[in-house]
Amino acid sequence: MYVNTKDILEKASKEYYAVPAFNINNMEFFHAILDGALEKRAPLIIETSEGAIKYAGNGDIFKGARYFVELVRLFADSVDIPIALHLDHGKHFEYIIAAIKAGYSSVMIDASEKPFEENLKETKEIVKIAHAAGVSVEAELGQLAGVEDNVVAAESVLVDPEQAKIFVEETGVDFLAPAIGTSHGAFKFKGEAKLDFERLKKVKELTKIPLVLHGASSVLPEYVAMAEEYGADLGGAKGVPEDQLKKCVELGINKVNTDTDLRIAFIAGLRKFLKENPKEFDPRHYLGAGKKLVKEVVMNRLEFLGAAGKA
Ligand SMILES: O=C(COP(=O)(O)O)N(O)CCCCOP(=O)(O)O
Ligand SMILES: [Ca+2]
Ligand code: NA
Ligand SMILES: [Zn+2]
Repeated sequence: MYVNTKDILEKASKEYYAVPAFNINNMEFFHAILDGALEKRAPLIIETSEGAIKYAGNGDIFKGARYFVELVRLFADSVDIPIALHLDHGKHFEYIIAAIKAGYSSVMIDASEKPFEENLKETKEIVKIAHAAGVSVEAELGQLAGVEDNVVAAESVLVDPEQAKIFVEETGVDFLAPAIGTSHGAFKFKGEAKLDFERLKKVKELTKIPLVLHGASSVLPEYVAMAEEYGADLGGAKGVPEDQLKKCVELGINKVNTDTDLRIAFIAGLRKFLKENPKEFDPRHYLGAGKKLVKEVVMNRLEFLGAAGKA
């Protein structure tokens, strides 16, 4: 059934497990993720970036938002696991409104690159609009290093737990993404992964709401190796080790944004298939090879984050 993201996350927050939020840009990734969640009897959060909406709508953001709502609801309304659709990294008002208008379960207003007062003001405005439409809201405090919306932040700016308390009280936001040292993409750390667990613990104690970890892909070595064996160049790729993710869940993370791990699994399966099947040109077969590995990664992540069996 199609649900509000807040319902999935409040249950996870109470019971201290996490639900991965999987990004999609097309139908194939959605099918692979859905199959994995059904097999694991897990709640499912599907999320799309602004870029995904533009891509699916072939340039028209209202069509793109509607495409994803129709695609997800078509299946969500006929299965017995809870499924929510979330706008990831909403930075532009028109995308946030398009998502609310189309029927998304929740939206992220990401004004975390702006000064605190501005982030607070913008988030408050979106919470007012979204709540009036029965849509829940995610916001972010602090900055992830690396490229985000082509803002290359050299260093992460970590969340200030005292600010987080004020922010949540003043905005009424439903779930919060505190920056604790992760970054998007496949090249997260130069040396060892370093997350600020102390900071995370304080944010949970002070805000007591569901928390979101961005940049949470683990960049699984076996899939990186397979992709490279068949011609990919992913040298230096490094993600968040799964034991550190588990620690984040113990400290109160309830939504774990996962995009890169699915992209790497898909390209590994696709490259292998193309190399081994030079005569094949049916898209259902070669895209199907990518889908198969995406489903594997989805099932593994649902299992170790504790979402399996929680539907
Ligand atoms: O936090 C995450 C996932 O981080 P990950 O890279 O560790 O999977 N996300 O929020 C996913 C970011 C998706 C970016 O989409 P575009 O390329 O369309 O802008
Ligand atoms: Ca941000
Ligand atoms: Na998000
Ligand atoms: Zn993110």
